[in-house]
Amino acid sequence: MKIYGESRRTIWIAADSWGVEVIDQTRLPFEVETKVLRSMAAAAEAIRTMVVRGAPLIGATGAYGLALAMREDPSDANLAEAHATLLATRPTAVNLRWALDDVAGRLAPMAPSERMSAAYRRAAEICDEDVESCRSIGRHGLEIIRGLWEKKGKPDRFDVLTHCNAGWLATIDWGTALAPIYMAYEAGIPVHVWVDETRPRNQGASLTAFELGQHGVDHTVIADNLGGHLMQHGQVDMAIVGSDRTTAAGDVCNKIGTYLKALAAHDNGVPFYAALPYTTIDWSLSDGVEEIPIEERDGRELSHITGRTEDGSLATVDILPRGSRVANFGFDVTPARLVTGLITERGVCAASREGLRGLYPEVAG
Ligand SMILES: CSC[C@@H](O)[C@@H](O)C(=O)COP(=O)(O)O
Repeated sequence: MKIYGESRRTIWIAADSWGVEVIDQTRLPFEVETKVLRSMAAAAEAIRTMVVRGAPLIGATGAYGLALAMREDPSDANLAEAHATLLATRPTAVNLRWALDDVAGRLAPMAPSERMSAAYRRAAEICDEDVESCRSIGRHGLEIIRGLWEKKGKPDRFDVLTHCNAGWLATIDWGTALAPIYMAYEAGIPVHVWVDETRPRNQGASLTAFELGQHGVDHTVIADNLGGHLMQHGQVDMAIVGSDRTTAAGDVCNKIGTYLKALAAHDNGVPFYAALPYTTIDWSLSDGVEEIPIEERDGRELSHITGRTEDGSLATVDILPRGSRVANFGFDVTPARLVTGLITERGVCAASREGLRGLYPEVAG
C-alpha cells in the first residue's frame, strides 16, 4: 500500500542486498523511518520492542531473523539457538512459531553451506505468500461488505468498526481486517471506519488511522470505550478485526479489548468478523481462553504516553499517580460463539471446528 503516494511493503531486503529493512512502527505516525536489521539479535529486538508488530509481520521478520542467523553461523547449534531466541520474543501471535518452524524445518536436513541462501529464499516466499493471502482475504471480505451494504439499501455511508491495527502495517501488504475495507473503497462502496484508539499502545490511533488516511479511506478515531454506544445507536454496520491466534474450534485471540467489542456486537446484532490467514490458526488448540498464552508487557506502555508537542517534537509523559500499579495484558480471547464468521484466504467460514474443517480439510483434525 502507499505512504505519501509511494507503494511500500513493511519489510524488504536493504540496498546492501543482505540486511533486512523494515518500517520503524514505533515512530509512526509522526515520522516515516526505516531500520536495517543486520543480525539475528537485531531482528529479535525489533520484534520484542515492536519496531515490527502484527502477527503476519512478526512471522516474516522471524523468518528473516533465521536467515541472518545462518549468515552469522549456519551450524545446527546456532539454528536451534536462533529459533529459540526469536520464538521467545512474543508469545501470543502463532504466526511467529509457524514461520520459524517452517524455515528451520527446511534448513535442518541441508548442509550448513546451503542454509543461508535457502533461508533468505524461503523468507521472501513467506512474504509473497502473505501478500497473496491478504489479497484473497480482501476479496472474500469485500463480498461480505457488499452484501451487507446492498441489503441496507446502499446507503451513502457504510460503517465498519475495527480494533488495533490489522492493516498492511501488520502484514506485508494489504492487511487482514483492513484488506476488505481497502477493496470496498476501491469498488466504490462508501465505507467509513470507526478506528478504536487501542490503548495502551494506540495501534488504532497511530497506525490504522495513518494507513487509512494515506489511502484516502474515510475514518474517525474513537476512544476504545465508544464502540458499545455506537452499536446501540445503529452506527456500526459491521466489525472486522484481525487475529493473533485462532484455535481449531474458532476462538479468536486478538488485541486486548477485542472481546468487549464482540460482546457489544453480539448484544446489538452487529455482524462481527475476524479476518486471518491460515498461518494464524493453531490447530493444536481447542479452548482459546484456557490455552492461548497471553503476553504481559511492560507497565510503562500504560503509565506513559508518547505524542507530538506544540513545537513538533516528540515527548513521552507519565500519566499516572506515582506508586499506582498497572497490569498490561496484550491480548484477549473472543469465544467462537461471538464471532459471526472467519474471513480467510480460502473463503469465509463459521467460527467453529466444522467451519474450519470445511476450508482446511487437509490440516483440520
Ligand atoms: C493482521 S494482524 C492481527 C493482529 O496481529 C492485530 O490485530 C494485533 O492484535 C496486533 O497486535 P500487536 O501487539 O500490535 O502486534
